[in-house]
Amino acid sequence: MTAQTLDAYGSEVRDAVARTRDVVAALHAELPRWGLVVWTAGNVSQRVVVDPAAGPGPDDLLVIKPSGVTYDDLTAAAMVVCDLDGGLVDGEGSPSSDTAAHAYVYRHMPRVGGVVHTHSTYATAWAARGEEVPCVLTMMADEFGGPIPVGPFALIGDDSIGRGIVETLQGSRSPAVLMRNHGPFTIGKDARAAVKAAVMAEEVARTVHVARQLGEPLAIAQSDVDSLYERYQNVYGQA
Ligand SMILES: O=C(CO)[C@@H](O)[C@@H](O)COP(=O)(O)O
Repeated sequence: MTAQTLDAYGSEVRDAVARTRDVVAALHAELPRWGLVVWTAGNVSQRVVVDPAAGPGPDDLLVIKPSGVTYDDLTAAAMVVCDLDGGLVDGEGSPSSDTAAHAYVYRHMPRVGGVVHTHSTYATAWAARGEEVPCVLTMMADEFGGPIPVGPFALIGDDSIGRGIVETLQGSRSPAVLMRNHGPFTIGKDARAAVKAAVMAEEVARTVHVARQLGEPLAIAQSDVDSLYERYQNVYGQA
């Protein structure tokens, strides 16, 4: 499909794109703030639903950072807009080198509104070993509903990474996947939820690593994991 330009869309979509550029630019600043990336590594995207009445679909757009641009320069105006085939719709510069992976997730997981990729140290160390982070903390039960799974090794440049993310997360409650030898990708209802999942994935990867240095961490009974997950996902937070 040949990518349209933003001129092909109505004012409501163009306004939604402008708002999403502001959101995605601000959330990129959270990655270095939480120590999840160095230099230009990592990326954040958010879906733009072009027909809210119909809901999320294959004709949606995504907003993501331009490739290789340092975080200090990631302004709202610098964000690029792509269709879900990865075609550039609006913006200067080349879209993130992970755009194909983000786009694949949006095409195959309509409930996903945000995708994040980092190379955060502890989560990436677990990815280097191809080992899932076991669910031995109540914080893991809360946020991930179980272990953080490992996805397959996949080269960048086509749908391989995106396919590995989807195949791994379709059957999991986890919003995070450790792509083997690469690093974490996270999903959420929006980009902010995906950034939170990236922050929490790094936190629990670090804690479980430290626990492992002291001995074998103790598993949590599945019934307790389920109970904790249901509470946190449906009750926790401001009333
Ligand atoms: O991990 C990869 C590619 O998969 C890095 O290059 C990525 O973190 C940053 O690339 P971009 O600057 O988004 O193109």
